[in-house]
Amino acid sequence: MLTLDGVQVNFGGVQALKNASFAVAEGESVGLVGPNGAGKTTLFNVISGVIRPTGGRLTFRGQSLLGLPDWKRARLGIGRSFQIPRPLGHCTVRENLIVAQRFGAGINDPKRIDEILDLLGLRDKADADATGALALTEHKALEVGKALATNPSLLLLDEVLAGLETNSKRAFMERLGAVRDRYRLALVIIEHDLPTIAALCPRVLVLNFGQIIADGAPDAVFRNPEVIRSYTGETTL
Ligand SMILES: Nc1ncnc2c1ncn2[C@@H]1O[C@H](COP(=O)(O)OP(=O)(O)OP(=O)(O)O)[C@@H](O)[C@H]1O
Repeated sequence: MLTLDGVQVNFGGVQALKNASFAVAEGESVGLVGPNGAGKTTLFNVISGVIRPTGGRLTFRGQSLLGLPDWKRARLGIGRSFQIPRPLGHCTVRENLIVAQRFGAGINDPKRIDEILDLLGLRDKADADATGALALTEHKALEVGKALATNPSLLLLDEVLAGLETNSKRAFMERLGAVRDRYRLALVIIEHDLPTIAALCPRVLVLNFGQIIADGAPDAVFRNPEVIRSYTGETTL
């Protein structure tokens, strides 16, 4: 579905991504982990069209993504959330979803918006102000909802569970699993909590200093000495 081949991103002297190559299959769930500054968000930015890579190739369902603006990528089926939720001000939760649907899918489908509100536990907040009246979990649910409203087949989630306490995190994770199954999504999720990743994703990619240093099943990846070293500086936990 999604293929990256030798993708590079340089910011001046900083190599944020070095020769990143991997593929994501239809319906696959992949956890993306790595220490702060490893290049995870940069990878999402390259895939979703926020920044241009300095080198390499990207394709989605066989079509090159290079040169395509973000909205065209959204129309192809690439949806994403942002690390810092930025709902439209002076708009309700429902209006935020409607705008995202128009932008990403080019349609107006109130039934799907209602379904997203239900799946994400936001039905009661549909008419609430999206900037003022929401709890942290609801802000995060709205961020996922905006990405879902674009009608994606590949969903990129950037730390949507960060900052939630354990019970909310578990409940949110279950909602994400239900959403993924309902829409048969491929999912790439950036997340620091390893048990969460392992519960949602049978495959994990690890980035360190812009390079993919491991790719495989969670158990094997989290025992990999290079991965442990990248997080702790030690070779054993
Ligand atoms: N717009 C930019 N201009 C210059 N340098 C940047 C820019 N965006 C990212 N970087 C640098 O690229 C590297 C990768 O950053 P990135 O945000 O992708 O890491 P990350 O793995 O998402 O980190 P975190 O877990 O802290 O969000 C870092 O060294 C960062 O400082």
